[in-house]
Amino acid sequence: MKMSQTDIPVFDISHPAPEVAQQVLDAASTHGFLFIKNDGVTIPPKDIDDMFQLSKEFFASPLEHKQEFAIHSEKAGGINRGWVSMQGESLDPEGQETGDPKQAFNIAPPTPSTPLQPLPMPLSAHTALITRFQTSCHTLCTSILYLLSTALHIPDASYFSTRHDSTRGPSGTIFRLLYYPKTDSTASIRAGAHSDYGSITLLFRLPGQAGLELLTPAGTWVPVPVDPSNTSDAPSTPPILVNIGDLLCYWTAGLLRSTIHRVTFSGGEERYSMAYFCHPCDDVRLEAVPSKVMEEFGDKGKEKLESQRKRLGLRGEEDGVVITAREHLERRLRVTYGL
Ligand SMILES: O=C(O)CCC(=O)C(=O)O
Ligand SMILES: [Fe+2]
Repeated sequence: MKMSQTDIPVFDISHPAPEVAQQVLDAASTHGFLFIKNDGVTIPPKDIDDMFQLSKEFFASPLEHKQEFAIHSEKAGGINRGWVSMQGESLDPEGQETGDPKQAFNIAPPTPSTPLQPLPMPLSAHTALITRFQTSCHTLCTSILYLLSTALHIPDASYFSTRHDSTRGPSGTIFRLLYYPKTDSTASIRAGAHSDYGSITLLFRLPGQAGLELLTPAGTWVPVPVDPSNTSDAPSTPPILVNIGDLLCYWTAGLLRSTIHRVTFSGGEERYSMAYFCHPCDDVRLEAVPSKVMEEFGDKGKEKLESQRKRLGLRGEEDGVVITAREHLERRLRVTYGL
């Protein structure tokens, strides 16, 4: 039985007021998911369309061609970059016997010291579009991080955004193209239940290609609509879905919620999506966030973090030891890929 759709709020952050920042924080700490109205400028709808088109062309290329850029390989430019084959990744190793029936391609952002990773055709012919898209996504993430800092009453409202400033050095940030081919298999789980690794994720989906579900605190799966406005004059550009990842949940001592989600649909047409996983710079120390709100929250998130750690198969940290963003990511990648 399908549950009713979630009540994920949609925010217009083009003229951010303190109330908006507070509402964004509330959504991030209750649902862990929120929508941001696409203002048509920050991430131009044409770039979204063009990126989807490019992604389709890439995934339609021959397997051997994609295989050359296999994830983590030297040719792909290093760890967590490149092509993930069908069943090549299991987001829910405990709950699934085989890997996810999907393909992906991970692209790291270029930094001043590291050029864009080597890309296969046709991606390599469109590096300007890809880097522009990554930059636009990062700009939106920066605005959201700014709102969260504001609502947390961190004296420096750019506390989170400066720590995600990609010009300061490498990070775990990854732009991921996803392709769920049509399969004859009866299995309906296309991306296993998981929470994202980083700070915040932007997710782009195509109208008519539902399938994303989130797990509510009551333990039920509910669909996340591609476009939450049910009106017939729905905007042609759906709002952008944002969700909180494990790193930001950990960094905020469980105040911000990283919600478990999955992709499920049986048979049907192929499906495409794109995700921008925003991470802090590698050397950022995930130390106590200097915020009155955090102080008041205290250790109320302790249980949530403990169960998250168990679910992820992570060993407990020693109390009081501050880890870096890179160490946080490496723990997750070790569990996912056995690196
Ligand atoms: O394809 C989707 O809609 C979601 C994918 C996802 O959750 C992920 O890659 O982390
Ligand atoms: Fe995800």
